[in-house]
Amino acid sequence: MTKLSVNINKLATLRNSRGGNVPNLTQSTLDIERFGGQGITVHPRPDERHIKYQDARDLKPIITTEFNIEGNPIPKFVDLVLEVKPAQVTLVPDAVDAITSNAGWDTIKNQAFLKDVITTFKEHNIRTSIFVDPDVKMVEGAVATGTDRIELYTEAYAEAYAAGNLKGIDPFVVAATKAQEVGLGLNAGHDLNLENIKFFKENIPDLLEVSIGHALICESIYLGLENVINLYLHRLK
Ligand SMILES: CC(=O)[C@@H](O)[C@H](O)COP(=O)(O)O
Ligand SMILES: NCC(=O)COP(=O)(O)O
Repeated sequence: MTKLSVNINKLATLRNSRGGNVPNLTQSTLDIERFGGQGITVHPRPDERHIKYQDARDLKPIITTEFNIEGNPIPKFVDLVLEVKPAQVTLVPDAVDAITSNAGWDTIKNQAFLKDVITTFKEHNIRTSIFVDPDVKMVEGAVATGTDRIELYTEAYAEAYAAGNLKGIDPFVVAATKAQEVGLGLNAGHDLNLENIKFFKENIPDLLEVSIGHALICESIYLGLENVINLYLHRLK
């Protein structure tokens, strides 16, 4: 089974654009879960322009599905995760000025650093995942960090699929097969949408979870949040 974790960063961005509390993230989170969402993902960035650190604190007590916090493990982020204790933390090597995530970890160059933070999170019973490009060497490097899972960075797949190039899935199949071989759990995310998710799911073995935000919220403007969540769940069966 592939779980759908809904990334609510975009709802926070909309709320922040006016100040105030509309849309109300607590209510949206409860609704997403009621509509069938199997997890909630937030990705606080150092400038908090999308989701805020305090949102993660506020949401923890009301989330009854799986809470996933993503981000670059700078000290402030590590402290937040240890305080909130989500089910899963996903480490993403974000540059401070990046509009959105735009690369996976170099798990070889950053091995010692990743191993260190992963050990800390695991000591607190928080499942770990690291965001990586679909590159066998990066998957192999991830094993040595002790992480439970990897999250494949799917932007390249999404771009290729949109251009009609179905071969764009190939590196993801190779990386997923390697993850399976070395015993890493597999998540995926970034720019997945209602168009490209089915082909991805059909071709990637043992896909445990996808986190989807930008497209899901955009699609909901036209189709409604409940309907969109159900369309994803159907495609992920
Ligand atoms: C890690 C990742 O793939 C991102 O897509 C991210 O979680 C989205 O965050 P923003 O909505 O802040 O761009
Ligand atoms: N980890 C990816 C994620 O949470 C959502 O990415 P996107 O769908 O907003 O591109």
